[in-house]
Amino acid sequence: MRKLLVATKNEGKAKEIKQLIGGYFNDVVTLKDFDININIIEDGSTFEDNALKKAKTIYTLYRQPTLADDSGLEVDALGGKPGVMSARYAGEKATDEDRIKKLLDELKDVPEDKRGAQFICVLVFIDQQGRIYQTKGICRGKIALEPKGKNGFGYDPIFIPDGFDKTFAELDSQIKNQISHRSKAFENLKKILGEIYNEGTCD
Ligand SMILES: O=P(O)(O)OP(=O)(O)OP(=O)(O)OC[C@H]1O[C@@H](n2cnc3c(O)ncnc32)[C@H](O)[C@@H]1O
Ligand SMILES: [Mg+2]
Repeated sequence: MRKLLVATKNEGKAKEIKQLIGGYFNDVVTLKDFDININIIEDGSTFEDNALKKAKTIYTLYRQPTLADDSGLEVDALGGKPGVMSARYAGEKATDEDRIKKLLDELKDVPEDKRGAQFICVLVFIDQQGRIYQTKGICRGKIALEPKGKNGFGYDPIFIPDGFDKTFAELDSQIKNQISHRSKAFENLKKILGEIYNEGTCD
């Protein structure tokens, strides 16, 4: 029995993590699943700092293998904003819709060819012994003129990945999972897990 604690409260993210992690763990539980009410303040200046803080906080409490994901959207025309502030971009209580609206408002005068952006995902994994591993994935694309689609979560309705003419929210989740920032970070993490667990999966 190998269990992984995932230090996230974001259900959309948790669903993708469960799809992407592969067979290394036979029990993958998130903060929502085991209903712990902990508020980790993400006050780091980088995705790496925040992912490390989330993973360390949960590992310190439970001493079990723990994974954290800190991610966000960097928009070229906004000098990389919202970046590490992606979750709090429109205030603490804002919804995904509020954040999307704010971003589209800020980009209203920016033409299509200047709407380049990238999603970033940093994963921090802490193994049973407390060793820390970190991987990163980037997905380039552009910000749509208006929200489209119902799949995914967060900023997906306004992000068109390079090579496609649909938003992540219009594309099938299987396609997002092949090309996303998160899937790239997981490709590297799975190489590390393969070494730690000697290629042994729990399937
Ligand atoms: O910290 P946890 O509890 O994991 O959940 P969170 O929603 O606060 O997540 P982050 O701190 O990593 O903030 C990331 C923000 O970027 C958004 N985001 C991250 N990955 C995304 C993706 O694949 N598609 C769309 N939006 C994404 C997400 O909805 C948040 O608003
Ligand atoms: Mg967060």
